[in-house]
Amino acid sequence: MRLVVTGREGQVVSSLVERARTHPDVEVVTLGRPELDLAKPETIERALVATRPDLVVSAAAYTAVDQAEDEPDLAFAVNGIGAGHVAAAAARIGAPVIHLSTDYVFDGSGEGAYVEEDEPAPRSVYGASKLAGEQAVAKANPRHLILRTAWVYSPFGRNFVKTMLRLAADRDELAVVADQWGNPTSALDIADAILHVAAMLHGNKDFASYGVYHLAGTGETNWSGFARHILDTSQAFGGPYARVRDIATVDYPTKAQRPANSRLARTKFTSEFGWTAPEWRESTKEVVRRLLIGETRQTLTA
Ligand SMILES: NC(=O)C1=CN([C@@H]2O[C@H](COP(=O)(O)OP(=O)(O)OC[C@H]3O[C@@H](n4cnc5c(N)ncnc54)[C@H](OP(=O)(O)O)[C@@H]3O)[C@@H](O)[C@H]2O)C=CC1
Ligand SMILES: Cc1cn([C@H]2C[C@H](O)[C@@H](COP(=O)(O)OP(=O)(O)O[C@H]3O[C@@H](C)C(=O)[C@@H](O)[C@H]3O)O2)c(=O)[nH]c1=O
Ligand SMILES: [Mg+2]
Repeated sequence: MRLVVTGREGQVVSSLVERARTHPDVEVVTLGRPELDLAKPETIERALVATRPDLVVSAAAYTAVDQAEDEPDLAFAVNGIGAGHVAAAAARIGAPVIHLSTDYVFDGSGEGAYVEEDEPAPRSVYGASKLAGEQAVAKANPRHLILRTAWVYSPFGRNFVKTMLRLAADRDELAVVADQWGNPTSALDIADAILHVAAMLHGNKDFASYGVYHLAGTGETNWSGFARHILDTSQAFGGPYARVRDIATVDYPTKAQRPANSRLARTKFTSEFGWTAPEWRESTKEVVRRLLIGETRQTLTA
């Protein structure tokens, strides 16, 4: 099966490339700029057709949450219109699309974990542009799986785990918000989940489980709890350490508003596909370990 993934160096695309190495029947082709530029609709169909995918994974996105507040047109072009063109091209090729979306489509005012049927109401440009993408994908290709995930980290790209390790190298104490709750999710686990679902989808004309799913790490925490676990783990491995001080969102002003509670209920994905992500602490430990060993150490300072 040939899986074509949008993006080149992103966390999910890099994780898929790595994880597919243990699946001899799966070939992962990465497709990004300049051949496929989500901000340039005219590049999308041509680039995708040329790679002859059995399945398209739409993992590329404009992910700079604060910067998006200043560049709404670009964020919507990439995450909304661009994502729609990817799904439309897949439909014309006859391929299903697995599209990634975000917990930031919710406003965070809810009490428990969000289920797929809950009404999205994004508070940020990034969240609104990703919601526009969900709608465009669903309209363009009936054979879609929209996987909303959250708080993604990995040995690759930019993420909160790397930020905490980098800051801890220079400081004794980090102030981190303790009133935003969610589910840290390893991109390596997302890759495993995608490969699991891809195997169920491939060549299965009767596949009837298209739609929206929440896919995130098991368990929940706030950013401060996440930071504390990252730094305790780092200390145990002999890496950088800093104390973590709980602060409130009002004490850490950012351009974009983030949801206070964006916990995702993962039961639909588990019951439909028989796959559950590992506990977030376990997956975080593995990524911290990898970041601290030689192979990727230099990326902490990049
Ligand atoms: N990061 C997170 O915390 C979360 C992410 N998500 C969603 O999951 C998906 C994957 O995220 P993640 O892997 O973290 O993303 P990254 O920020 O790590 O990577 C973004 C990817 O998008 C590519 N890209 C950006 N702009 C364009 C463009 N105009 N044309 C083509 N490619 C482009 C980048 O290309 P290049 O490789 O060339 O730089 C990169 O490969 C996204 O849809 C994101 O919205 C959902 C929830 C949380
Ligand atoms: C670096 C830092 C951040 N924070 C806060 C700011 C923010 O509320 C929270 C997380 O900060 P970040 O900017 O790293 O995370 P953010 O960019 O908001 O992460 C989001 O990215 C997009 C792409 C998604 O889809 C979301 O699921 C989510 O992962 O932590 C602190 O309190 N102290 C700090 O030192
Ligand atoms: Mg950020």
